[in-house]
Amino acid sequence: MQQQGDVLIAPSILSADFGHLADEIQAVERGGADWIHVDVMDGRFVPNITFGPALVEAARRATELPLNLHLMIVEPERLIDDFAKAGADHLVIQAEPSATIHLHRVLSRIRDLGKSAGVALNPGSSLALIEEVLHLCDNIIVMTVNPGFGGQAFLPETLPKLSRLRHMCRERGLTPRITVDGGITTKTARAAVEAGADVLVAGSSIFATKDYGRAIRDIRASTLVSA
Ligand SMILES: O=C(CO)[C@@H](O)[C@H](O)COP(=O)(O)O
Repeated sequence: MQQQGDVLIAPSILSADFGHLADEIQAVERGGADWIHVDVMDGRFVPNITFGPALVEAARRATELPLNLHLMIVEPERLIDDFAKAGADHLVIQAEPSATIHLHRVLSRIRDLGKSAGVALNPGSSLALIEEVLHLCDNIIVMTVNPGFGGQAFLPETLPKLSRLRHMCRERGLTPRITVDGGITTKTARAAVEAGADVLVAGSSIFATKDYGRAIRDIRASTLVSA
């Protein structure tokens, strides 16, 4: 059972107004965000193209909150040093071999850079992909939509994988953050937390509202079990 404050909320700036990015980041920070989630897309691993290191540098100047970078890119090894230098705190790479052949090496490199290392799993990807690198992960993102776009519907079939991941970590005495990403709203957050998530990435359910602080509070409150 979650207590108030246990769950971290990471607004995804993919749904922010790019014309006023610094203001948007500062508004969610004032609203109680714990991390800022930055979706890096290269038009290859996913169909969409978003942010590069220059934008991460700008985000870094706007906030002191941890920047959680989700690299939905092919060959992240080419860019992790640049993103680390730009001010990322967490670097999360995709676990699928179509992203990198060298999962173990890249995660180790991220830790050598002094950053928090993580992997993300697409809805169609098995936990088997990360079994051998679990000990190198500070953060694991279980994608609850297919990556590439904000505003998609939560896929409930991802919940059993989330529970199995939580169980696998517990069995091995590992305590990475377990993040869910995609379709998180006041209606879906609780099921994700009950299945084992402790970080909730939310884009449209925060940035499409007028009061970001209220949206963040409502999502957090929706995860609590009422007496
Ligand atoms: O990585 C992604 C999409 O690929 C997410 O981080 C989205 O940005 C989440 O947006 P919502 O589903 O919450 O609108």
